[in-house]
Amino acid sequence: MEQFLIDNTARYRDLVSAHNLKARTESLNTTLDAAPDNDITIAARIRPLLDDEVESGQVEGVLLRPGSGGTVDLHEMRRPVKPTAPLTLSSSSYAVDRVFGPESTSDDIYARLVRPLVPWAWSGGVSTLFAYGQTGSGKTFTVSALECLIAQTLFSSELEGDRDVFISVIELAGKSAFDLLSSRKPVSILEDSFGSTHFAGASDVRVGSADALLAQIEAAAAFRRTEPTLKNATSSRSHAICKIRLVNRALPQADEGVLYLVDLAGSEAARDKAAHSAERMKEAREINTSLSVLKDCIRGRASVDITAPNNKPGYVPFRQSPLTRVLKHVFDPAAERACKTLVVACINPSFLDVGASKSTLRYGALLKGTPPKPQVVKYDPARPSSWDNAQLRSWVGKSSGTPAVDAAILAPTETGKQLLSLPAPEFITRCLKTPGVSAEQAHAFQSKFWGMHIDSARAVVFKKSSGKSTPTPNGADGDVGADSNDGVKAINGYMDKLSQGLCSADADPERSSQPFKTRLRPGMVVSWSPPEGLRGVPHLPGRNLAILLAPAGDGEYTCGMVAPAVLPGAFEVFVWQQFPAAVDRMIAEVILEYDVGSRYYYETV
Ligand SMILES: Nc1ncnc2c1ncn2[C@@H]1O[C@H](COP(=O)(O)OP(=O)(O)OP(=O)(O)O)[C@@H](O)[C@H]1O
Repeated sequence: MEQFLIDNTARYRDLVSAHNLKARTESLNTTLDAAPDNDITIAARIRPLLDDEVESGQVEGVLLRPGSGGTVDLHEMRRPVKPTAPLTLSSSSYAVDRVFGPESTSDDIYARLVRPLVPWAWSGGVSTLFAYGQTGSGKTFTVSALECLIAQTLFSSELEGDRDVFISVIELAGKSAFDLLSSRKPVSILEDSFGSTHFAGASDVRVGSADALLAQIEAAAAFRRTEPTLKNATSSRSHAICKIRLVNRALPQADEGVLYLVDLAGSEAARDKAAHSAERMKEAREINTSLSVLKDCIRGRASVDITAPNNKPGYVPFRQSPLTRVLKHVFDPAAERACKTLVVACINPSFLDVGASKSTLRYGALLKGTPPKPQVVKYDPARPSSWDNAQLRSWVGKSSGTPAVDAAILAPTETGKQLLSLPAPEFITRCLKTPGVSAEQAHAFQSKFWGMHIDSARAVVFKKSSGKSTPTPNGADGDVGADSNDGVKAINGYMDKLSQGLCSADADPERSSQPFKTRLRPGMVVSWSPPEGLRGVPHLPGRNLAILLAPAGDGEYTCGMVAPAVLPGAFEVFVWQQFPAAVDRMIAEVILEYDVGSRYYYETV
């Protein structure tokens, strides 16, 4: 077919010119210029034909419709069944928010669409830029250029105030994640009790200038896995995710801003994979699997019925791949943090690749649907994560027992959500600073606070799923008691069905017959025997659990703490409380399963 197209280039060009003439005279299906305050903006970038493509006789088959700004026309030549029949053109078009043609520069894209993402993250929002498309379509070219421009803006005088800037860069390949700022050390993708995703065990490097930020990005690029494909001699065979955190030191209660810059691995058409080795085929399969979960999430998000009563949630399967777990905030209809996202669909213009370009644009157009608005977090006296500092302090004063815990010591600046994120020992230590408060009172108060959080999280899930009224959670000032009413039983039944979430078991069940020490991996939970009295190493009465985060050399793993939670049989994972654990001291694997309702982990067999 390729040779047939190249042999008929002149005819193809004539047919495309005739189509363009017709399109120009018809009323154009123009699209609105992307408004800077769109939550999701979909752009397409059509790169120029490369020299070798021109030399091999390829011509452009994917074109920005003249005068439209946001419509792309794609033309495929049909080979007639009867040899004497004339050649015909099959044309299709897709509309996105804005299309950048081959003559546009990365500066144009930055000025029009990327610039608003930076102040958004600077002021505490979540901004995401991701580029997707076929291998060799210009994703790395585009993301790298935009990263340079973003770095310059972050350290320019354009943005008011000071922020501490931290960067992590990870690579996702199959089900594994690697730290590109630390020689590809394995890392884990974990979700905290608020549903936010963390790169556990990844370097988080503070940078003080645009040059330092770019030096980290360049260092990370050197560790990224590349292989030649038919379309690109240095194709990225993994997804690269650069996370820039912006911390406002002057306003500690403010959410930190986050910028995600994502360069996805390119998809390959079946015919381009024909000569691959078994290993390359496996890698291509893994890339295609994660991209297809991404597509399912895009579809799921597009199907969320925001007009339905009770805001019926759509099914967005973001737990099915590490990539979509990281990008969860982009698709999650229940997201509470406002996010701005720019998706750049990268397009190879060659008439030989129209099929792949069509598929890229189809998914871009799908994402363009009206996005569900983030849920506005309104004050709810039964929901601690909705409280500001004044509301939290007032509750602490009324509900912490006698003597009342000094709220100014417990939560000098924190919001309810921030206090919930505080490790339990720190919470207790702060309570004990109030004269007369006993350890028992401090523990009971911490349990009460967490109990309210869990009750409110269950109630929110129940309300969203059933559309029924919420069973009364434990009152703001009431005792935290056992769940006993029918409504709560109904929630529990519902939660059982829903608990298809995360599990620490190895994805490959065959491996479970091997001794556990031969298959240690990040994300595995183990029971272990901590050495007595070593600083920084937790030692709980009874059984001690740890989650493996990354190998630390010398027969040790960097681990995160796993501690019993306030509910019986439940565990919490504190990935930020890290310590080294010797493999020799590990006793057995423990399989924990995540429960979406309580947001705790439970042991399973
Ligand atoms: N807008 C552009 N202008 C000029 N050259 C470009 C442009 N976009 C991409 N290229 C060139 O095209 C080639 C492929 O680009 P790039 O490596 O960015 O593709 P990719 O989509 O990241 O591929 P893969 O998925 O295989 O990693 C490179 O040689 C790059 O320099």
